[in-house]
Amino acid sequence: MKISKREPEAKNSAAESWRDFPAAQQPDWPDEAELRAVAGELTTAPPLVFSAECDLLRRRMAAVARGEAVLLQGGDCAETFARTTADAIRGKLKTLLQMAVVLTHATALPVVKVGRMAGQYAKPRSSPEERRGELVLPSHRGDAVNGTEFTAEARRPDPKRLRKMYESSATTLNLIRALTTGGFADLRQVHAWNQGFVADSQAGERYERLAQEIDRSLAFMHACGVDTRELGTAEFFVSHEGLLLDYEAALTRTDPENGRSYATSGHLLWIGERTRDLDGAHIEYFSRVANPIAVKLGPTAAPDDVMRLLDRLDPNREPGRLTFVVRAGADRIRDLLPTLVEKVNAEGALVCWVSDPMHGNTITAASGHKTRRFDAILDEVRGFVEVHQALGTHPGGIHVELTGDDVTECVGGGNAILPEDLHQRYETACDPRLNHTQSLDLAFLLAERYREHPTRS
Ligand SMILES: O=C[C@H](O)[C@H](O)COP(=O)(O)O
Ligand SMILES: C=C(OP(=O)(O)O)C(=O)O
Ligand SMILES: [Mn+2]
Repeated sequence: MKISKREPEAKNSAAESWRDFPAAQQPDWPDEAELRAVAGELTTAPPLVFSAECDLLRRRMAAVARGEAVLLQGGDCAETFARTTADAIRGKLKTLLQMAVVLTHATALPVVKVGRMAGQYAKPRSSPEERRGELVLPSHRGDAVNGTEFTAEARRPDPKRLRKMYESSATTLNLIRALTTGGFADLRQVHAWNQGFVADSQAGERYERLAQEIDRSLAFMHACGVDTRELGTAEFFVSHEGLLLDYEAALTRTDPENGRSYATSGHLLWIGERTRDLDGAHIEYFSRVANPIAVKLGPTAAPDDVMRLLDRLDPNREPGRLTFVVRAGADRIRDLLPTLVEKVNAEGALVCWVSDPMHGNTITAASGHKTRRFDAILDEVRGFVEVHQALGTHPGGIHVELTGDDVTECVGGGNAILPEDLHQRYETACDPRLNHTQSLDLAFLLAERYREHPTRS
């Protein structure tokens, strides 16, 4: 994208029009002038992603909508500045690449790989405040806004953090681009992605067997004269919740070729369950940018509201533009999803349907830790696939919170983590994530579901 000298944005532009609408879940920035100054700096910063990459992802998502590809989207609930390290980034990437191999092998469909990475620094919260004893302070809203430490100083929203969010996103994206194009993501490295992870995990062993099978297939193709060097790079996109509209607006750019506005902070942005109000600022902003976008749908999403979201966000009915990420909870998904899918189908719209099996299944353990049961996560995914199978529609993929680290945040899985283990490595800055083994377990179990009910004949 060519960047020309910026004129002040018009009132009715994508970068400005949302200001006339109520914006939910925005920090109470104590110093408006400081916010304006940082946002001003960001309006002249280079874009993190390019419009052509966003268009490419929109085409990939169109394949998901048509049932010709599967989406794998995952990463931390909340990225942190402290964990913007090579190890942490590589660990998440390796985990996603491994999961993608498992899913590709099972479905024989391309897997569109999208990290919750390089921008996932802001969090909506159930409560604006947190109380500890007598002391009440603003809730932690992600590293983009304030610190986790429970002091008035740390919890004060600081606009300089938006600048740091941009820099950490750029650092992360730089490493992702290097790793995915520089040989690390080469399919001929399929064994290497398992290294550094828990050696004795059943999922790891199962993965190793699959990797051997892939090796043999590659050797066979090579022997037949196929140039397997083509498999040397992986296509990988980044995504985050488009929550902080001052930040997103500051990074909005117009493509001089096609005249459309793009959020250039990430390829795909989603609108959260708490900010999808039809009359709110988030829907206004996202209706005006051309990126592929997603909307979370929780158990209270009314079918009529979903249809209105479709009209606002995808008025041209462009496959790949809109993804509905359903996070109803394991006990609700089978009841709620059919009506939503049927209504959208009756409208003749082609959207991507994706399951987020995490956010409807959060519980508090006796120890006080926020956690999720692996079985509930799996059950929601199963319900999601069953509903689509019954309706003859495509279960487009999954959106999960995970890390490559060996954390103990969700209970269950192959190497069963017990509620009493949670304290051992509970490191999330917000919601509990699947660890590496649990992530692979989920990929294998989802692969089985897809194999039982192939989408394409
Ligand atoms: O990630 C999602 C939300 O930000 C998170 O679930 C909110 O958590 P809270 O209920 O602790 O505020
Ligand atoms: C905030 C999140 O989810 P939801 O909006 O679905 O609650 C999230 O994905 O971290
Ligand atoms: Mn979360």
